[in-house]
Amino acid sequence: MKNILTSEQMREADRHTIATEPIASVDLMERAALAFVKAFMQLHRDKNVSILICCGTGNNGGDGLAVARLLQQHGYDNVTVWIARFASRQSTDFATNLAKLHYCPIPVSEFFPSDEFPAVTQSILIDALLGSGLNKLLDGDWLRLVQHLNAARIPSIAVDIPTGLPADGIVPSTAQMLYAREAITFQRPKLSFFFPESAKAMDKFHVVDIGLDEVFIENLPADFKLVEASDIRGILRGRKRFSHKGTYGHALIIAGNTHTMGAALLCAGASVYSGAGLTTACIPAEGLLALNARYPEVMYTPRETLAENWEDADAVAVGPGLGLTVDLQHMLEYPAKPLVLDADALTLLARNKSLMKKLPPNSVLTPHMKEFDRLFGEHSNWWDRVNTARRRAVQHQTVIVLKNQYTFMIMPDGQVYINPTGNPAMASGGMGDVLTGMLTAFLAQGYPPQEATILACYMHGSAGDRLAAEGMAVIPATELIAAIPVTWDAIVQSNC
Ligand SMILES: NC(=O)C1=CN([C@@H]2O[C@H](COP(=O)(O)OP(=O)(O)OC[C@H]3O[C@@H](n4cnc5c(N)ncnc54)[C@H](OP(=O)(O)O)[C@@H]3O)[C@@H](O)[C@H]2O)[C@@H](O)CC1
Ligand SMILES: Nc1ncnc2c1ncn2[C@@H]1O[C@H](COP(=O)(O)OP(=O)(O)O)[C@@H](O)[C@H]1O
Ligand SMILES: [K+]
Repeated sequence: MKNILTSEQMREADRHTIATEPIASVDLMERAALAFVKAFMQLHRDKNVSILICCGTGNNGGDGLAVARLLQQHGYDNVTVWIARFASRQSTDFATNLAKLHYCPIPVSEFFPSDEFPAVTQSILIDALLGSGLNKLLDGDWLRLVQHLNAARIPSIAVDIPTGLPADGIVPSTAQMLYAREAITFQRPKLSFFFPESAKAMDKFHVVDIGLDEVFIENLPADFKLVEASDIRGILRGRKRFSHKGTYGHALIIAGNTHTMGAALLCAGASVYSGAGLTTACIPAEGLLALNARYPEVMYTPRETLAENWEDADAVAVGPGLGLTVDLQHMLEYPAKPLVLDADALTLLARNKSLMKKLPPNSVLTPHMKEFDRLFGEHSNWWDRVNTARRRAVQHQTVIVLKNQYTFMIMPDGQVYINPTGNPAMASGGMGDVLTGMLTAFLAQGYPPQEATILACYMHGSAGDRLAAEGMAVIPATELIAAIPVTWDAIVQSNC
């Protein structure tokens, strides 16, 4: 896991490193600029490309000036610098780097409030206007400049953060940003990079190490942690010698309806491929033929005999394609089992919120954004949504899996884990049903809910990434199921 820091914590890590390494702050800026330049050179190998570097007068701008000098030293001979002199203050390290730039053959233009901006004639823009110091929405001259640069429609590479995107907190829907093709960010991704609102600010981000004190960073109290492959290898257990199907638990999937039987099949199939020793699908009888044809490994039970099967189950999923006519309240009166509630079960919960009190502790809810808002109220931004999820997870002692490109996994203690795997090729119907089947299988195998959740989300996205890397621009949910076992093996075998 890696701590994701607030901008205030990042400044603390910055101050701590300066004081204890020790290193002068201008030298830390140099290190950050060099890390940026190395990453930039990987992205843009053509040294003849014309580059415009736009700098503010804070430390982000200071980084930009150092980047200009270093790029020139690395053979990029066509660099131009613009300085936005819209603020009365300039940082000390900015001033030091400006003085150093005077010895380089780099043209520098300065722009003051109300100045006209010339046409952008360069091919690449480096955005060093504002970074983590952003403290209000862009307006006035800043906004004018950002609009002018956006209108140039050349690829922009942001230093640390695209100008106008807050590092954390609410990203207002009215916020305007300097659109970056890529952001090269220092030490840690910023929290807002994981919110869908950041799509307005950038396509991609790369994280570069600038040598801040990692031990200090990891000891800071952080509400948000980013999951890594090594965490998954730490959690995953191998299949044991002399084990048999009884070793790996029994998953019960309560799902499916006339027009949505596929959801039940996908969920049950994902359970089989995720290693549950036995999987039983509790579906309407009309789905039996399809179930046997598609996944003969899965057993069937009619809704009428649910109670007996519930007794035998080690974990239960309720919801995919279920419809809204089942009696969820009645099911919640059966003995407590590790439980996953998804799709229609979440809608039933939203219709009768008093059922939240009946959920066994550590039940896992897997809403996408709309299901979440139906359950817990409308939200106009992801910062608020994630914070509501934290409060509700603590209040109801549940795990909430708030699904998206980066899925937020919120634990009953309020800790949030961010899943880094997955890609837009997975944005197709049935993907959530697969996740529910995977989660249930891991619960059935005895993984505690927190581990089962992290494992399922990571492996789900990782299977999608694997298929995308093999050339699948769109991934049907059935293909993802088939890729689970090899993804599992690849995670176990990999050492990265
Ligand atoms: N570990 C680290 O953290 C390291 C960080 N480094 C670099 O430092 C960057 C942060 O630098 P920074 O703190 O000087 O702030 P920056 O983003 O340049 O803004 C400058 C000033 O602009 C102002 N301002 C804000 N919003 C505004 C708005 N909407 N419209 C107009 N003005 C606005 C505000 O001034 P104020 O309004 O408070 O007077 C703010 O202070 C960081 O992103 C990274 O690139 C590395 O060098 C080394 C390691
Ligand atoms: N762009 C994306 N990047 C990564 N994962 C995605 C993306 N789009 C969808 N997914 C994943 O696919 C699943 C979709 O869930 P859901 O919306 O419930 O699907 P469905 O209801 O069709 O089964 C989630 O786990 C989500 O994280
Ligand atoms: K920037």
